Amino acid sequence: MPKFAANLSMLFTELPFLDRFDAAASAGFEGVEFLFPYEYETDDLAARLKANGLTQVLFNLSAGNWAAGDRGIAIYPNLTGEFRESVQRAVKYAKALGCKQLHCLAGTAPPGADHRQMRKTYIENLTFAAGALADEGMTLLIEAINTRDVPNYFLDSTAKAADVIESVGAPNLRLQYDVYHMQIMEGDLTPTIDKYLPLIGHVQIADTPGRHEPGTGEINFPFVFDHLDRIGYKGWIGCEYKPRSSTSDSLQWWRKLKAPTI
Ligand SMILES: O=C(O)C(=O)[C@H](O)CO
Ligand SMILES: [Mg+2]
Repeated sequence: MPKFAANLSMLFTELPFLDRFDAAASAGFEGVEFLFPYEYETDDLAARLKANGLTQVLFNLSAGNWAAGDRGIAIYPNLTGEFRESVQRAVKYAKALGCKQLHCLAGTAPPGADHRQMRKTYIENLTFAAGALADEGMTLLIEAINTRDVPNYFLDSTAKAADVIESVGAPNLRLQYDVYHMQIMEGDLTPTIDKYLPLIGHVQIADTPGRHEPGTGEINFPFVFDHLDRIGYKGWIGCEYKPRSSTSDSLQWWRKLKAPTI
């Protein structure tokens, strides 16, 4: 069975953020991920991880003004200084939390934007970030995101992500393959995973339509999970979905997977 991490930005939102660590551990998770740690003290986060024996699997570099709709700053030529600062801050948090993977969001490119210039900036920023993370034994991840939920997101296909990874050429830059986003944009999930397996550092899941738990939509998750085992995927799977009702109800698929007789 693959290793599953609870995404604390989406699961257990019935509770204050710091209490979600305890809830994830009580539900049987051994790893957690979330969007951003920056409004919390590293000591408070580290204490929750330690008290619950949890691994911090992943979080994101700052991505601009999230509430205002920003989804990354890595492609903007006028924000390279801010980008570099965000890398230093993320590495500081990751070291304190023992976190080995950081996701870098790209940003959105409105119609008429200079895509060529943005790609150049993106490559330069990723090269800088991958270098800074390599010094700490950490991996940088990039994720293709569906443009229905995030219109104009710069990185919107697995092939484009693979091309960017090749252009940067850093061994610690890898792909975050989000099954939800890629079912919307591409389908053909397991052959795509097979093709890009050597690049995949992290997987995330949600069903579609709705971005709810496995079993609520069109994706055959038992098949996908078995497939990941069969082909020897050793990374984590982040449960990045919005529970259709309560988090506890939404975890029925997970209880079944752990104890198939339930
Ligand atoms: O939205 C997602 O799928 C993510 O994984 C990011 O953390 C936020 O873009
Ligand atoms: Mg994702």
